[in-house]
Amino acid sequence: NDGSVTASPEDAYDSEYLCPVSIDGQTLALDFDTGSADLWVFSTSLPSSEQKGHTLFDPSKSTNWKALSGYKWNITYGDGSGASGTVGTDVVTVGGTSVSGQAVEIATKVSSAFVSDTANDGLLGLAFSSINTVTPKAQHTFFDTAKSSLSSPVFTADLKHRQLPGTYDFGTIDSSKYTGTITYIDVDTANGFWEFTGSGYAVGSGSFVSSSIDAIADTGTTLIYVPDAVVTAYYKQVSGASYDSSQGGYTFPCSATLPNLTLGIGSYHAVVPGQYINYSPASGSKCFGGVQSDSGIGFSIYGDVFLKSQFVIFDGSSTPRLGFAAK
Ligand SMILES: Cc1cc(CN)n(C)n1
Repeated sequence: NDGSVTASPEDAYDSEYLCPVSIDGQTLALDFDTGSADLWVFSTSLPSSEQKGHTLFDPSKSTNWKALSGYKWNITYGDGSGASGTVGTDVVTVGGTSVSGQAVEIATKVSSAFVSDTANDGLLGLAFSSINTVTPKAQHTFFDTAKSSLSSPVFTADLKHRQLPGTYDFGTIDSSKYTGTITYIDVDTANGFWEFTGSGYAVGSGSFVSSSIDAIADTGTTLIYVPDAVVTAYYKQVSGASYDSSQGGYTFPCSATLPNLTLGIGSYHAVVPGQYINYSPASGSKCFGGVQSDSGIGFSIYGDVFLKSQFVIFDGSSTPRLGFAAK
């Protein structure tokens, strides 16, 4: 049973996108994250100091809840945030797609970043189930659980720029949501991510530089993190741009005109509009860039600043692949 769900930007800068998910009739706003594989929720089992402002899942009010005795989970994300807790299964519905027996991870501890992010009631992981953190047995993602009931084993992301709702679709590729053709690229699932090799980049109207970029498509990461060669070439074209260690990244005068960034996916040139790269005010009249260095991460991350410029197909067939199209 295919489904479609609204992805609403959490704030004025599209720092994350939240989607309504019903767990046995209790609806929470979850951050769909193609960079992780745990479905976890704020719950009544959290200390009251950590519950404030969030919608809580209460398993005691769910008739379909089945606790998994002795099962635990513990996750840390690339930004240092994290959470942990216990596990059960329940009926989970996303748009028109409903599955039973879905592992739902109940938070008994969450880090301060989650406590203060009051619009966010948890995450729904859409990476590969191989990186699910539940012990003693890893659990399936919602997509893996739903896959066999979908018309096609795919989901798509159509995220929007600045305050517009987008959609995640499960089971179908809606041809009204993109223009031109879809370019597919192979995915290496060894690390559990939607990981692929980009073919290069161009800055503004500059010539395309062919270079292999090991990257993941990650809806749960806000910005684009790419090799220093790309970052340097990009901000060289932005007058007044510089690396500001106090801000932890490149900033520039908010009045600057930002060039587009083209990222190669095979022979397809995906264009990120310059305006998308003026991410948010930093301090004073300086703004923070949506393109930053991937140094220390181990791979590049094509996060929301990139993904919202494209229509993206996450194809979970026996040979997983990613599809990209303009829109
Ligand atoms: C909560 C969260 C999720 C992600 C991306 N996978 N990050 C960087 N932080």
